[in-house]
Order: sequence, then structure tokens, then C-alpha cells
Amino acid sequence: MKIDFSSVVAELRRRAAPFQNVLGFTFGHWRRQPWVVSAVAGCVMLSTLAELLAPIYAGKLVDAVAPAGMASFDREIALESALKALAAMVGLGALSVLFRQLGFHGVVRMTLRMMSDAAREAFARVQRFATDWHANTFAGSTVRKVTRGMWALDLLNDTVLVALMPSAVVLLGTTVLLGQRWPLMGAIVLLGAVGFLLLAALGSVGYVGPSARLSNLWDTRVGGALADAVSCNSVVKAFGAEGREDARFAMVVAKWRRRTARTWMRSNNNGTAQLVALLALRAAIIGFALYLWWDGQATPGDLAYVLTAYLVIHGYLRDVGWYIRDLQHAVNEMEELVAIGVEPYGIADHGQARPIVITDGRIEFQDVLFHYAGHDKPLYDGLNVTIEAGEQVGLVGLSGSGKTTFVKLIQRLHDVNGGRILIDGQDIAQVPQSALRSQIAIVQQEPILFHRSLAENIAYGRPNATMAEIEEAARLANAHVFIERLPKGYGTLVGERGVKLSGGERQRVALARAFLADAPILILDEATSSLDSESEALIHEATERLIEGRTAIVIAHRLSTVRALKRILVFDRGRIIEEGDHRALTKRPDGIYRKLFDRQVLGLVEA
Ligand SMILES: Nc1ncnc2c1ncn2[C@@H]1O[C@H](COP(=O)(O)OP(=O)(O)OP(=O)(O)O)[C@@H](O)[C@H]1O
Repeated sequence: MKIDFSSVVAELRRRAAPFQNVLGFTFGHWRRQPWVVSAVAGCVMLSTLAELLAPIYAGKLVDAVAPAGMASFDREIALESALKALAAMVGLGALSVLFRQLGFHGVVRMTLRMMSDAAREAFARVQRFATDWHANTFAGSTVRKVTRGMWALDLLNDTVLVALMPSAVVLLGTTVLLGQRWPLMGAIVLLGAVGFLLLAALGSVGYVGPSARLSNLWDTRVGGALADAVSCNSVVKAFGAEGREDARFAMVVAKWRRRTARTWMRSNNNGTAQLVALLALRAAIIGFALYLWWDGQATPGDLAYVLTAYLVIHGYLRDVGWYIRDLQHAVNEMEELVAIGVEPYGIADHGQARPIVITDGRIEFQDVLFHYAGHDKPLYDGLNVTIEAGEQVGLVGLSGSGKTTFVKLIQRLHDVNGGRILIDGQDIAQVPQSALRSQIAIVQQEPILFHRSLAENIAYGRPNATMAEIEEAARLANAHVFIERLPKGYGTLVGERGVKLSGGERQRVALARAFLADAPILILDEATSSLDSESEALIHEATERLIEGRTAIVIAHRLSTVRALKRILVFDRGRIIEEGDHRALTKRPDGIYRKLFDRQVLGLVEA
């Protein structure tokens, strides 16, 4: 059978790529604290070196006491030499412990800084990833990737600095020391160690690694499935679907179990292969030492030295096997965290992006082409529309006609595929996203609140607002009265995503937030869920107050919301097919607006 070496090498390269990425990431972090890394490396090396020299004195000690039938004078000299050797051994041992302690001190410091940096940077990137990324990624999986990667960094640092590096020093040092005395012995140790390391590395990278990658993928999915079901617990409860969710989760766990069992078995096999290799090396080294003694090239002291050195080598090699497995484990655990660091943002800020200044709030869509990935046709193809400064416009249309996407494009949550969107004459593709969005206030269809106090939630758009300003915004949003009635008032925590408030209350908190943000452009996505008439009236009144004097875009699901607006744009499959005020639009007998109006009126009458 002919082996195609180039394809074997290519395959190994492919399998080793994650190692390269993760090690590159780790070295990048090491470079941020070069002095600490050098000090740690120096201390660990010195500690190892001290340990490495100990067997020489073990040999000297044996040689000093070995000759039988010494006279008492000779015995005293022998004892003195043996004690000197013992003192050297103890001294070296003490030095080794001291440097090890100093090295560990540094490792703690540098590892904690690396872990914090990695977590902060991953969080910063995750926050800036485009809406599409968040739409396609489970929040629970992201949490798992970041926290797992963070802890793997700790393991990786320990493995490389505190374990692998000293092992390499010991192996190399012992080889040199033995080789100086008996070159062939040095060669045997060197070949054996290199062979063993190759076996361990190939086993980890080529055999265990790919399987571990898969089990980690399923581990991430377990996190995602768990978070998905827990965060939708109210739906699960509403449908009494706990059993169904149990079964669904059990399926994911079963898959994870199968994948992980395979990884653990492979890791076990890898360990066994390493132990067998060590056994062979032991036989070779001790066998050769015996030959040297037989041949008169070695004294019993030499034999003791070789045996002690071998025990050290054996210990280190066995540990190196473990460390390589730890390293591979850490690399697999970190892969997804490292991937977050290199994944493109989806929507990136332009290199020379200049902050946008919105004063009037004039919005212009010029020949906009926009295509959702995975859809056959573009949603907008040559969309042209201008919203004048201070104009209030209603967006109406059937579900899926493109109203929400229209406002998402204004916020640059997606980039257009053609044409331009200008605000006050500035192309929004050329400005920093955060500067753009901070000048557009939005009240979402389903407002999401942080599990923080109501005051903090209202002040989110203006964190330095005073309590008086927060209360004023809440008054304008008709929220002050209900907030005052809560036991802790503005200090009340609202539960995850604001679950402790009613839909209408959440809406009014979101309106208060928009009042305080006081942005020149306002986007209101009306809630689809029906509210009681009192709540609706309060929201309606607050909304009218809010849009006064600003450029406002109101996505309306109930036509009563936009009745009073002078301009209503009617969307149909990504096109604006009708435009005008309520009166003009209801006059078109075949118009979509008219149909929607008739349907809603009919619904009201029937109700
Ligand atoms: N993130 C997305 N990825 C792919 N397609 C999307 C995405 N968001 C919306 N769409 C699709 O684009 C089209 C327009 O959606 P859009 O949300 O803009 O409609 P809408 O008029 O606001 O609907 P509704 O009134 O139901 O909120 C729909 O066909 C929708 O399925």
C-alpha cells in the first residue's frame, strides 16, 4: 500500500490548527506582561535545575560509603564526603522549593490577569457582534464558551509554565549529564524521550483532540439548551410542557454523553500507550546501565546515579504525558473562546469613521437594496424615501412586509447591500455604530429591562441623570404613579428582562427611558399584545407627548395609533405602496390601508 505522505501531513496540520490558534492567543496574552512571564519562567527553570543536580550528589554519596572493609580513619573521611553530598542534596532541594514558591506566586498573578482580560475582551466582542450573530447564537452557549475558556486558560498556563517547561529542562539536562559520561546512554535517553513525546503529542492532537472538540461542542449545546428552556420557562409552564422539555434536554445530554464517553476512552487509550512506551524505555536504560557495570565502565555509585536519574526521567516523562493531555484538554476548552476573538463583528465600523452629529433628524433612503441572507429575493430593491426633520411618520402593513427591518436599517443593525441611508446628510455606513444608536431612542415592541432598579433602567440612555430628571421622565411617560406605589419605588428590581412588571408597565418604563434619552430621532414599535383600555390610553397619551417636536417613526399594529399622523407609509413585501394621511388612505377603496382599516373596524364591532 502506498502512503500519500503529503495528505497525511496536510491532515495533521489541519488537526494541529486549533493548537496553533490557541497557543497564539495565549502567547499574545503573555506578551502583555513580559516581566512577570520571564520571572516565572526563570524561577521555574532554577527550581528544576536544582532538582536536576540532586542525583549527582546521590551518586557521590553512594560512592563515598560503598567500599567495604574501610579502616576507621577512612570511614571518617568517607562519612565527611557523604555528609557533604547530603548537605548539597538538601541545599539543592531547599533552593528548588524556594524558586518553585516564587514561580507559583508569579503564576497566580499573571494567570488571574490573563483570565480577566480574556473574559472582558470576549464580553466586549460579544456585545458588539451584529444582531444576526445574536439571533443565531444561544445566550447560554455563549456564557458557557466564555466561562469554560477562561478556566481553561488557567489550566493551560499551569501546564505550559509549571509543568511542561521544567519537564523539558529535566529531560534535556539529564540527557546531557548522562551523555557526557556515557554518550550511548545519552543517545538512548534522548531517543526514548523524543519518541515518547512524539507519541504523546500525536496521540493528543490526532487521536483525542478531534473527539474532544466534538464533545465540547455538545457541552456548549447542553448550556444552550438549558438556557433556552429556562429563559422560556413561562411558555413551558403555560403549555404544561415540562415533560416534553425534560425529554428534549435528555436527548441533548445523551448525545453529549456518547461524545464525551468516546473522548474519555480515547484519552485512556492514549495514557495506556504512553505507559507501555515508558516501560520499554525503562528496560532499555536500566539494561544498558547493567551492561556498563558488567563491562567495568560504571561503579555501583554510577549505577545509583543512573537509577536515580532514570526515576526522575520516568516521573517527568509520565507527567509530561499527562501534561500534554491537559494541554490538549485546555486547548479544546479554549477553542471557542479564541474563535470569539477572531470572528468578524458582522457590522464593522469604518476605519476613519467620524462621529455623527444629528441635529435635525432628516432621514433619507437612497435607492436602498437590502437582502436577508438565506432569502431568495431582496426585501428592499431600490427603496427611496425621505423623512423630513421633525416629521412623524407611521409605518403600516401586513406582518412580514418590512416595517421592522426599515427601522433596523436606520439603526444600522444590518448593513445595506446597495444604496445609502443618510441622516442629516451623513451616510450612516461611515459613522461609528454606537454614536449613531446613542442618538436614536427606541421603544421596542416588547421592551426588555435589565434586572436592575427602575431608576437605573430609566436612566439607561443617560446614566448621569439626576433623580429629579428620572422622576420627571417617568411622570411624562405616565409611569411615576405606578412606580411610587411599588414597595421600593424607583429602587425596585424588575426581574430578569423585566418579568416582574406588567406589559403596560414595561412599556411605560421604556417610554420614560426614551423621554430621558431625549434623542432627536425616535422609533416606536407598538406592542402587538393587547393592553387594557386604561393602560392603552396612558401609553397613547405619553407617546403623543414623546413624539412632539422630534423625527418619529411609529410602527403601528393598531391603526388608531397612527390616525392622527400626517404621513403614513404602507408597506407591502418590502415596497411602500401607499402613502398619505389616514383620511386620504381610507378613501382608496382597493388600498391595503383601507382593507386593514375595515378589518380592524369589523373586529371592533364584532367584539
Ligand atoms: N434576522 C432576520 N433574518 C432573516 N430574515 C428576516 C430577519 N428578520 C426579518 N426577516 C424577514 O424579513 C421580512 C420582513 O420582516 P420584518 O420584521 O421587517 O416585517 P414586519 O413588517 O416588521 O413584520 P411584523 O409586523 O410581523 O413585525 C420577513 O419575511 C421576515 O421573515
